[in-house]
Amino acid sequence: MTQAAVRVRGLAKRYGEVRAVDGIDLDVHEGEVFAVLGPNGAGKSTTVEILEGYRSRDGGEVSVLGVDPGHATRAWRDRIGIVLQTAGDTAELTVRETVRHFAGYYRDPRDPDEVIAKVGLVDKAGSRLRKLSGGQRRRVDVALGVIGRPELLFLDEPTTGFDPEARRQFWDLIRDLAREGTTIMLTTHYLDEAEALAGRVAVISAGRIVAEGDPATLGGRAAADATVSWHENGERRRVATATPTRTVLELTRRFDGEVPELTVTRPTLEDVYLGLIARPSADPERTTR
Ligand SMILES: Nc1ncnc2c1ncn2[C@@H]1O[C@H](COP(=O)(O)OP(=O)(O)OP(=O)(O)O)[C@@H](O)[C@H]1O
Repeated sequence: MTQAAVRVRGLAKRYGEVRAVDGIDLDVHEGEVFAVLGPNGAGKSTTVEILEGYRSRDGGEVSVLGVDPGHATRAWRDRIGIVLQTAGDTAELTVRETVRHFAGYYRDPRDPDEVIAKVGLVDKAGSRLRKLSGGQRRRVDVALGVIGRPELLFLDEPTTGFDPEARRQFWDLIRDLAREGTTIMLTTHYLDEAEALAGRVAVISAGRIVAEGDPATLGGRAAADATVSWHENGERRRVATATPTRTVLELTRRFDGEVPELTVTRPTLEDVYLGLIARPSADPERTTR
């Protein structure tokens, strides 16, 4: 993990008075799964669309697979896969026809039937897109994103609308792609998804990165106090402690065995995330004067 697939320095984008992206630096290494988290309107899509070459920027340096996306070429586009939030308008084509059709755009596509199997749509390969459920349509989007054998795959909120089983299957698919060496950058609102898939995450709030790192340790999470909780005298008792093992040992001794309804928890990624993005909703610094 030495080479940067994506390198961003001082990225800025304004829409009129709104600073949608306000000086972002980030590196995504080759072969890693990198998640971008942030509340609605934080600037995630704007950032990712600039990296994809679909939006211009006002400032900063951007390199994606060694190329400035502001000067995208066809050859560069072939190396990138994009899974957008909504599918294209091929509603009357079947899943197989759609995937085959898109395969035709690339020099060295994956086998369409293999891709259909990978996204779990073998049973629906002959169905027209308009007859698919929302989650099944999303899987078609993913199939189209990976059909060109991309080196770098952008996924924008990939599992919105998936049922829990479909999400797990999708996660397996992403892990497979990562194992094969695909670099993956995804935006998501699901903290468990970021934790399950990403080696590193960046939290964007109001156009800036407010934290970045391993989801297990983000925001000092791993070093934070644990909460030991148990049931005693008809009520739930809780203790925040840096030494939960000692607390549990003391409780075990006191109860002379099993401690009723014992739990030991640390702050979840969601707890840390909500703390990071908590700031006044009207941020006067964000708009230009
Ligand atoms: N085309 C546009 N014209 C004007 N303002 C825009 C445009 N696109 C985005 N914005 C504004 O820029 C800010 C960032 O939007 P962006 O879509 O990047 O956020 P996001 O983090 O992707 O949000 P979400 O989670 O809701 O998808 C918001 O305040 C939004 O209203």
